[in-house]
Amino acid sequence: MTGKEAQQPEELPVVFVHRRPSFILPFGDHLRSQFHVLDPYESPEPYDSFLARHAPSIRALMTMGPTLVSAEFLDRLPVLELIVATSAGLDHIDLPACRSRGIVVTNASSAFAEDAADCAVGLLIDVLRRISAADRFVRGRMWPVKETYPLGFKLGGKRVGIVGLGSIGSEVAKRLSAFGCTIAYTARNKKQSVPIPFYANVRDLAANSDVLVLCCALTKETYHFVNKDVMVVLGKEGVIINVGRGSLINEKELVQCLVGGEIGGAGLDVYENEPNVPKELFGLDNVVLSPHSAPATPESFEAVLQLTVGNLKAFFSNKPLVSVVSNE
Ligand SMILES: O=CC(=O)O
Repeated sequence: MTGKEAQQPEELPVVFVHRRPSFILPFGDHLRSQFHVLDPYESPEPYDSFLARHAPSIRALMTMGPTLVSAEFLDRLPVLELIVATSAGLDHIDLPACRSRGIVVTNASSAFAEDAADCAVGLLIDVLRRISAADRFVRGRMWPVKETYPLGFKLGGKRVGIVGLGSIGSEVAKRLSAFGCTIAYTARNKKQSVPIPFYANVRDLAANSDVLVLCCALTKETYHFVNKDVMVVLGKEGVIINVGRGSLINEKELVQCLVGGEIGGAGLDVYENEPNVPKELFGLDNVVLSPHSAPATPESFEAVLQLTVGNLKAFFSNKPLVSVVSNE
């Protein structure tokens, strides 16, 4: 045994695990071997007194999935310096409150990027080539009855507009270029080092694309920024893929546009009111639905574990963090 392994949990750096009661910590053992993990749902003590008793020692917090980190919650942690998020999106965290307190936030989008991008591409191919609908056709014994199945659309040659060229969007771009698509993007800022055509806003991007792939953060600026106007300019054969957040799209208008044939199809992993999905979508064969599972693989969870532990270790040894989010 090394000296380190012999340390008692109380001697290890304290990490508070912030989670919903039903959200089980998938990598607890690994975390416990290196940190003194405080998980209020593992203690018989009531949540509030557990939190109040430990608050003076909580400098680092790990927030699991979409567990809300509100300004009120942050007020209960007066010495908090670091929030390590296990998610790519940070819309559940009050970033302005963190900023005003000087609390640093890290995310996990680089760990999820490849799997989320694979899923985005999978949804797109599925919508264009009607794979899920074809599966239903065969299983429903329709093949002997109808003999022919509607044609799909070719992926190669499509003009794909990527909304948000961060780690996930960049992986989508890489994959769809290899399929022979032409790529353009919009983002908060033009990336000087990226040779991909840039549009200053999502409407202009849509007007010049056959497909929009949403991989950006949900913020005040991006809330509902894909609205009916954007969908109409995308066009009747246009396809929207969303692996970002449901509220990037005005979902009511999306449903209207899909039902009314104003756009050609959609592949959705995220929704405005999860786990509720508009029932109008269930009968549409040009829509493919998945349950907010785009980045969920054992491989990406392992990568998240490495990333979060890397951030925590760096913090406690005063080294640069691995995936700090710019919070300006
Ligand atoms: O949606 C998943 C995430 O933000 O990690």
